[in-house]
Amino acid sequence: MRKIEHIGIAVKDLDSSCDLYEKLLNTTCYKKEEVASEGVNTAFFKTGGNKIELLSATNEDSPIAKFLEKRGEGIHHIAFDVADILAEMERLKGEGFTLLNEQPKKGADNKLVCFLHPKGTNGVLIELCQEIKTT
Ligand SMILES: CC[C@@H](C(=O)O)C(=O)SCCNC(=O)CCNC(=O)[C@H](O)C(C)(C)COP(=O)(O)OP(=O)(O)OC[C@H]1O[C@@H](n2cnc3c(N)ncnc32)[C@H](O)[C@@H]1OP(=O)(O)O
Ligand SMILES: [Co+2]
Repeated sequence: MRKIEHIGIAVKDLDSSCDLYEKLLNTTCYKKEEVASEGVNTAFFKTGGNKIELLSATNEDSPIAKFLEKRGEGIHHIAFDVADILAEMERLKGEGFTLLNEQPKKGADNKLVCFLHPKGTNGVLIELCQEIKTT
């Protein structure tokens, strides 16, 4: 785990939340991307070397729709940057953590991702992110 890659925040309405975060951070959203496989629309901000990911649901089965229904808007996950996601998944499995996907999957912003179940990490959903290198 090298550093926090981003903090994911679940929101009901992406456009109005984007406006709000633009004012809050005094910067513009640098990317919006739909990740259909996760049922989410995302918007990204960079501030002081940190990255914020806003997430809204695109369908009622989306993890974000369920989270909003149960817990309301707020911090949904913390993502860590890793150099080798397969090695890190293997290490964490060996340590007894519950991986939510057995293979890395394509995330937003050019990343391969894997999630750890929040029940095994003090109630916080953890995401591992490895940048996809393009040569
Ligand atoms: C855009 C792609 C990617 C990126 O590139 O950055 C993303 O960030 S995608 C983000 C959205 N995708 C995911 O969250 C995938 C991983 N999540 C899951 O697989 C599921 O959401 C879950 C964590 C396994 C929960 O699913 P499920 O069991 O079906 O939902 P429940 O609503 O029944 O919740 C069970 C239990 O877990 C608690 N919970 C749910 N989500 C979270 C959370 N984000 N943080 C902490 N706790 C969470 C939920 O409250 C329930 O608890 P109890 O009520 O106490 O049982
Ligand atoms: Co994320």
